[in-house]
Amino acid sequence: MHCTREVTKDIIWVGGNDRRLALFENLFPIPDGVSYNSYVILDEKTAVMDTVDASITRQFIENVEHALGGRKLDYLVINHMEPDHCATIGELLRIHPELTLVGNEKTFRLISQFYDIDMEGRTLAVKEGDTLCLGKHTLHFVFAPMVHWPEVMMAYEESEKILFAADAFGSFGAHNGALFSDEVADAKAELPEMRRYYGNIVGKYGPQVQAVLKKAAGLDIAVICPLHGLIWRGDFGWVLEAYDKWSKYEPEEKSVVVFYASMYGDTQNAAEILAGMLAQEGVKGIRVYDVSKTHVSYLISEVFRCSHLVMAAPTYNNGLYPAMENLLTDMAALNLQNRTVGLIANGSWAPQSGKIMDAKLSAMKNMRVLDGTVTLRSSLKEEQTEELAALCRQIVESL
Ligand SMILES: Cc1cc2nc3c(=O)[nH]c(=O)nc-3n(C[C@H](O)[C@H](O)[C@H](O)COP(=O)(O)O)c2cc1C
Repeated sequence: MHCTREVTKDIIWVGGNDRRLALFENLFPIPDGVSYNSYVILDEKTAVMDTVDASITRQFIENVEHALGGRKLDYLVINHMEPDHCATIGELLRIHPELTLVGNEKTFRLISQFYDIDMEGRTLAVKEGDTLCLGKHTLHFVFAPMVHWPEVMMAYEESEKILFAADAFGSFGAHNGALFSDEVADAKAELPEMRRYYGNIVGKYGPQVQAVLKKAAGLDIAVICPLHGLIWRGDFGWVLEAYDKWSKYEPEEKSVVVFYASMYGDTQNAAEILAGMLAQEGVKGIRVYDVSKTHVSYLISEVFRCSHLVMAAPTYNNGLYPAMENLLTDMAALNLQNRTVGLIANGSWAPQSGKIMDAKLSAMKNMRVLDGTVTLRSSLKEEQTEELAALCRQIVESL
């Protein structure tokens, strides 16, 4: 049975949800599942805007066929060639051999790399600024290279002011009945999962996101249709503002996130005491994480949120405790920058973790490591609490 929704009278959502998948990209936990959005445009010509992941092929095909109501399919517009959005191209072509694939040069190269599809005479290559007229609806192609793949483009439909935004403005999480941002009780409750999606998947490409935001600023957008998550309708200015901040690597909040690694609890103890001191000084929004326990994708999201970080870790085999090393490696890979960091190190015979964390952070752009790393020799002693208090003061003064 089909499960579709009208975005407008002529534009039908034909996507679906997957709540069984544990790890998105076999990497990121998705406790609330994930949605794959796809859209049919009905006009003198018909078009499907991207397809979906293989896991929901059956639902997708039923949805598309219902939306088309027996009409032939003229175009499949491929804004993004990642397999979670293009796995069903072959299936659509088998059912609608007459359809034309709309993409750019890079799109078609990727199709032939992933699949054995005979594209001879079945493609329409578009360039930046090209249009495709479907009747009353006209698609304007806006290229978004490396947001977050090289072939990515967006399509702006001028008559209904709809931006088909590829992976931009998307989120983890399956739909809970509500498809539109104005159908949920509090759309801003989506922010943490949007940030985790952005930070981990698109976060490395801040300058490219800035470039596309500048192009989008010139468009009159009433609705944003991303490939994952809610369709943005009504008051979504805050989504654009969040994207603007994240892509400039500006923190969302003047606040502190405390990351600690600990085997026997002593590094944790110092981190908890510092977090308490910060709260006592009036710092709001503090969150404390055990980096061994919380998946790194959530930690990355918190780095995007906070202006200040505390990183506390023991020395391990003359190196840095692996879970903290993993977080720092991910931060560097995602191009994270512009944060202020306080450090707590630990070691029972030759503490190295402070030096290593400092070096890794200093290799990133505009990371200010505060003086006065607190170095424990196994556990925090009464006489060292003043060092922690001094680190707390430095953090508060620089907030
Ligand atoms: C496998 C292993 C390797 C370690 N390597 C070092 C080391 O190279 N240098 C050092 O000073 N301490 C080393 N330590 C000791 C811990 O860093 C130290 O006991 C620390 O206080 C543990 O902090 P925690 O209580 O937060 O777990 C090592 C501990 C383990 C289990």
